[in-house]
Amino acid sequence: MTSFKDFQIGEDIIKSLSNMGFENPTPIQEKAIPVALEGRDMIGQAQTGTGKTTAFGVPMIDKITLDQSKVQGLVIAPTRELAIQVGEELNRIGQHKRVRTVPVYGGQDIQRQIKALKKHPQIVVATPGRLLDHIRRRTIRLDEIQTVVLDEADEMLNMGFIEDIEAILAEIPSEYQTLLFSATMPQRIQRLAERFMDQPEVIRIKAKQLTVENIEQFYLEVKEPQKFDVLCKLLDIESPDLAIIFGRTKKRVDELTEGLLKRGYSAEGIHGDITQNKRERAIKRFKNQTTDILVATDVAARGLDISGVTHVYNFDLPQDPESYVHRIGRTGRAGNKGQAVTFVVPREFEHLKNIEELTKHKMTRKQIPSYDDVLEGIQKATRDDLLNALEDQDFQKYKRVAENLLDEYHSVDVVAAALKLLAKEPDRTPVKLSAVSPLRVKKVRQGKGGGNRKRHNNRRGGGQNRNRGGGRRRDDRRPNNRGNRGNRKRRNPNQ
Ligand SMILES: Nc1ncnc2c1ncn2[C@@H]1O[C@H](COP(=O)(O)OP(=O)(O)OP(=O)(O)O)[C@@H](O)[C@H]1O
Ligand SMILES: [Mg+2]
Repeated sequence: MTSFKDFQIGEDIIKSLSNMGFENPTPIQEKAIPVALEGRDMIGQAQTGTGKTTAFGVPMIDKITLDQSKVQGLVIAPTRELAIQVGEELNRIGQHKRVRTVPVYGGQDIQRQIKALKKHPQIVVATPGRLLDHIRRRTIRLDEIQTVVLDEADEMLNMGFIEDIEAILAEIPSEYQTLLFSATMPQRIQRLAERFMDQPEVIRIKAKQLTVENIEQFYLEVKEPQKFDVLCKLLDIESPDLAIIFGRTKKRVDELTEGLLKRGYSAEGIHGDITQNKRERAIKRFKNQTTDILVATDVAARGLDISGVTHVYNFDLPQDPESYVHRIGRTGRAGNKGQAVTFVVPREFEHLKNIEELTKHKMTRKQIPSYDDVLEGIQKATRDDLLNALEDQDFQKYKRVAENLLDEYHSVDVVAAALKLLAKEPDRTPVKLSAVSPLRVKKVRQGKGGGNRKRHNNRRGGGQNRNRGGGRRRDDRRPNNRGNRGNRKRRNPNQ
């Protein structure tokens, strides 16, 4: 097995990796790092949760020269939370070399970012809109950039960020290396990406299926009005450590979160209309397990690495099959096990088929649980809680009462009564969500170019089409000096 020591990289980076608990490179790291170290442009594709961040982080940080006061590495990511997370990981990898990374993203006080940028970080991780904002304000200079990484490249290009990306790349005068990473890379997007790369090496970690093997994948046929009750039953049966529930729209996420809270679950929602402070707080609470359930639009589908996520529920099917891969990839990361359950209403089966074709994996059908199944699940969870308490041995002061009880009552009765008290019986508070119509199949999907291809006259992106707009932006408000053409294919304006 290869070790990080086998790469031609600085000792200080190896030391940081070892501090992070990374002893051996993952397959994508093993293949991508040497190619990236050669300075070549590269497209890297590997399953979710297999360490792509470090695969681009290591070569990028290795290249940094510390006596330079300008930004040398730039990572562009589609969402704010991802920018924050990648920034944190790069700071960890760069810790011993003393390479500093600063995240800049929409929704955060720009003055604070300007201050941070003035302190000369060597790497910036940004969402496209906010980065353009800094470029226009001249609060960031890109003239010494050596490496550009597009994390979740297909998403950004697919979402219509292509022109933003081009405009950004057009600001870089120097020769630089471009690295693209994602777990999915549809052909048409790859062709689009190659236009602004220089004969990229494509590194793909081959696997039988696109999704990670250690995620158990189920689907459940359910009528729209039943969805919420079925979800609660599943949650009661499984009692997930941490679960992410994906809804199709912002309104849906709000209603779902409210419904779950009404029934006593610990849930929080995130989507594009929630203030950035709240978004960050919600993620933090979910990460430290204060909240058990994160309800989200696809804003949380890509790249987020939260350990302990055991379950992903697709309450609504995602619009694109690729999105399914990323959503369920929030569990089963770094070799851990996970479970994904996808709800499908009868008219959506074609979508399910499309997903299975893309992932090359058949989901297992799950039946709607009965009330008895729920009771059994709850009893099992209660028993597990009790066993944990037994193992903890932290009940000495109850022993005398227990002995007294056992003098008077039958032991089985005492334990059964205690279990009943401990059990979280299903909450039946009525919850009604607004109905959502079934997902319709998009006829144009596989069409040539998919309807959102743009012309690129220049390998590095000429940025000719600067006056644009009209599309949804996931991370930032669109600067208002742009036109509103509004004809770009966008995934879901309600996200
Ligand atoms: N060499 C390694 N050894 C052990 N753990 C690792 C290694 N590299 C990365 N990890 C861990 O694996 C997890 C997933 O990494 P990362 O977020 O980079 O995955 P990814 O491939 O970018 O996934 P996604 O496609 O969802 O963005 C992280 O928690 C990271 O700390
Ligand atoms: Mg990633």
